[in-house]
Amino acid sequence: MDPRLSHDGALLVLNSGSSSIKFTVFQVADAGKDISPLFSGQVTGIGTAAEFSVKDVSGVSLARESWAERDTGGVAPLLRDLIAWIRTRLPDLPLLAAGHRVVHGGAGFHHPVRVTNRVLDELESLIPLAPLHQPQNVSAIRVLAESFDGLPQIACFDTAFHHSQPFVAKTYGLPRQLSEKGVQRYGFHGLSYEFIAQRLRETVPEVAEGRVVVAHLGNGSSLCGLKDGRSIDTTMGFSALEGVPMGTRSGSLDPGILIYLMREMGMDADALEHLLYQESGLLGVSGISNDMRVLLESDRPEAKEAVDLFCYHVAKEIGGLSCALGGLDALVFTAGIGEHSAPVRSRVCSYLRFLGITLDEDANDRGDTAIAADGSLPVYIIPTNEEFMIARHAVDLMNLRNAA
Ligand SMILES: Nc1ncnc2c1ncn2[C@@H]1O[C@H](COP(=O)(O)OP(=O)(O)O)[C@@H](O)[C@H]1O
Ligand SMILES: CC(=O)OP(=O)(O)O
Ligand SMILES: [Mg+2]
Repeated sequence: MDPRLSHDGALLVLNSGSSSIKFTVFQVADAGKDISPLFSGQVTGIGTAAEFSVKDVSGVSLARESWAERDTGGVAPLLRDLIAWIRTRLPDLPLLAAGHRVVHGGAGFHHPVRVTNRVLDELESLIPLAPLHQPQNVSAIRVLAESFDGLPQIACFDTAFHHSQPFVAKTYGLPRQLSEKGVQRYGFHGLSYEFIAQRLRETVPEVAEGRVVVAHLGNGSSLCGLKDGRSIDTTMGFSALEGVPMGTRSGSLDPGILIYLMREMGMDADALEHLLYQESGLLGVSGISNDMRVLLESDRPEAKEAVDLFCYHVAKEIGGLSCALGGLDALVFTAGIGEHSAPVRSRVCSYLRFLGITLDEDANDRGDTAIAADGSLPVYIIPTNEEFMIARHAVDLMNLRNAA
């Protein structure tokens, strides 16, 4: 075993998405039992006008710069600059490992895995299944390997948490040969759901054992039905397109639309991919923005229609997942929109009275942790922390916890 594993050290976690790279540097102490964040940051707006910012644990800004001028050639040069910056700020501790969020683990990866050349090739082969995310995830691993020769890197998968789902949740109504070749529902945002399930277990164990729907509403949005902390069903499927309409992604469609667009409008696979991943969802319906904040502030009817469409579909999925769970004991909102948008939570919950949900609108406006009215099923706002979950997995995999 690597002799450094029994020592305190630093751990770098990278969460590279379609238009952002989030990162946290953790200090790992007490042979891995103690994982505490030192500083976190992000490069946002990649592809339009990248901006770099970092804060320490108490929220004090360590850096805030426009990286728009560097944002010319994809994510790899930005990753190099980011890693160079992090290198200068690493604490006086050995860098033990890096953990990555990798969006698609395909049919093969159900657990975090240490990255080898063979693993990297397999992750690359999954790019067609997650074209908005997987190239960035692979790029992050490659760039880090260039900068820190021999550094252990651990890939943690968004799909892995959903592996326990039953056949009926995982399977499309397609010929069996296709399912057997991997055309099945995988689900995403698994690291986020796993974090929420753990947080519920720590804070409200009696709820955590029950039937809970978690609404992870961000730029990418999905919902998950948890029973006793395990994923029973989720709204994203084979790719991160299925389910509710998102910032720029369509959500579920009648597949007949794709045949129509190909035959009658001459669209090929690349054109369809661009339409469904980049030009649809809140942006496509509103014609204004993919950002929920902008839409909520706009007084244009198209903005209101886009927000209404989003809330309607989120509520409908909560109904569907409650059916999959055989009832509902609690609802959780998380991620950018779920954590920060009181109007969206309020609109979604206005559809859910039949399930026994009524919000305390003052608590909702304040963004309290518990926002249900008296007599309602519990409704919580729980900030997600995919980076912490990745750190936990990376440390567990490196066997740091037991190395004492
Ligand atoms: N105060 C807010 N009100 C409404 N929406 C917000 C607010 N803050 C953030 N958001 C939304 O959250 C989104 C980002 O969520 P996040 O979970 O960070 O997304 P992702 O990880 O998918 O990039 C933004 O695009 C924005 O629409
Ligand atoms: C899978 C997915 O949609 O991820 P994100 O929310 O980071 O876009
Ligand atoms: Mg996200």
